[in-house]
Amino acid sequence: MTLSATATPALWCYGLHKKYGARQAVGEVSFAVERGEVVGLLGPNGAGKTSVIKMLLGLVRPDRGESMLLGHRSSVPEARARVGYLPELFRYQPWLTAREVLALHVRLAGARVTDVEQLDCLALVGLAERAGDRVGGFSKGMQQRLGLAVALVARPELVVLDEPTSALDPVGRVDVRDIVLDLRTRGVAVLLNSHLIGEVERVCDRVVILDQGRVAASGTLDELLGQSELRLELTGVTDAVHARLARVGHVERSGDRYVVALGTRAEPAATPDLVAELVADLVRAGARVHAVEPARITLEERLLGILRDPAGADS
Ligand SMILES: Nc1ncnc2c1ncn2[C@@H]1O[C@H](COP(=O)(O)OP(=O)(O)OP(=O)(O)O)[C@@H](O)[C@H]1O
Repeated sequence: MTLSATATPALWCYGLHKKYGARQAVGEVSFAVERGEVVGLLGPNGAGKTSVIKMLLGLVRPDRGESMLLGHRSSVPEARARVGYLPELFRYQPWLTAREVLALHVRLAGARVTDVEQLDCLALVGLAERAGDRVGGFSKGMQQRLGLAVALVARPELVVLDEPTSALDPVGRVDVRDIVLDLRTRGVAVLLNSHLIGEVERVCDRVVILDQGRVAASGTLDELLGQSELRLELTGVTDAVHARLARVGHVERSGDRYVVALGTRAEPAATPDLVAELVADLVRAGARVHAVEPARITLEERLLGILRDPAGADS
């Protein structure tokens, strides 16, 4: 089945299920990646991320559910030719040079990519100097860089990266971040599975969190991290001061330091007014305000909160 290319998401799946023997690896997973969007797939080990990716790409047959790539069913070769994929476990032909590996993948994708463009792609992943060397002599990180070049070389409309920085040094991770941001600028959709949550937080528009084969939460970073808090340092805290803090949200105290949760849907724009009014009221109620710092939880804190208390996932 083929739908109009631009009307369809880059990637779409509905109700994916997969069992391996008696083990339910994936149950009821549905989500989409829109054109030009960067979506992070997060979750603990064994959550089903790689299984979902393989079903999306037509590499593993789901027991139930449907998925579409660029307006085609995932099993259709034309769809996969427009998708770049860096697998979690990568191994390239050790007897070929980096250039030959790229040329092979360009042929497999049926794309027209000049030699110069292929070399540019190797330069983009930091392998310009090693283009003529055999892959058998590459370090693991260099092989992962080559895998990234393979995923990018045939000008894909969708790029699926399964743990793209697992073997990379810190400079390599920054390179991948820049490459993903550049893909977004060029309107290429990206699905990024990574355990490096800071990396996901920096580059992703939206996040899908899997836990035990199900979508535990999903949403934009603003939706997921809307839970802001105020960190205050106070002395002279009377019952009236405490009551005023508690009117804002749940209060936690450690010595003179107070943390007040602002709620899961706190509007960031409303925070300055809220802070000014609160500080005025606290001072009127007799407190001395030594410090006030509005803060937002990190994606890592939110992820851990969702995984420890699935009932708290409200997105
Ligand atoms: N080929 C397979 N045969 C049997 N079980 C499998 C197979 N592939 C995955 N599984 C099981 O499916 C579940 C999900 O595995 P999957 O690799 O999808 O998780 P993941 O979220 O990608 O994990 P990680 O973060 O550790 O890479 C696990 O319990 C795993 O043991």
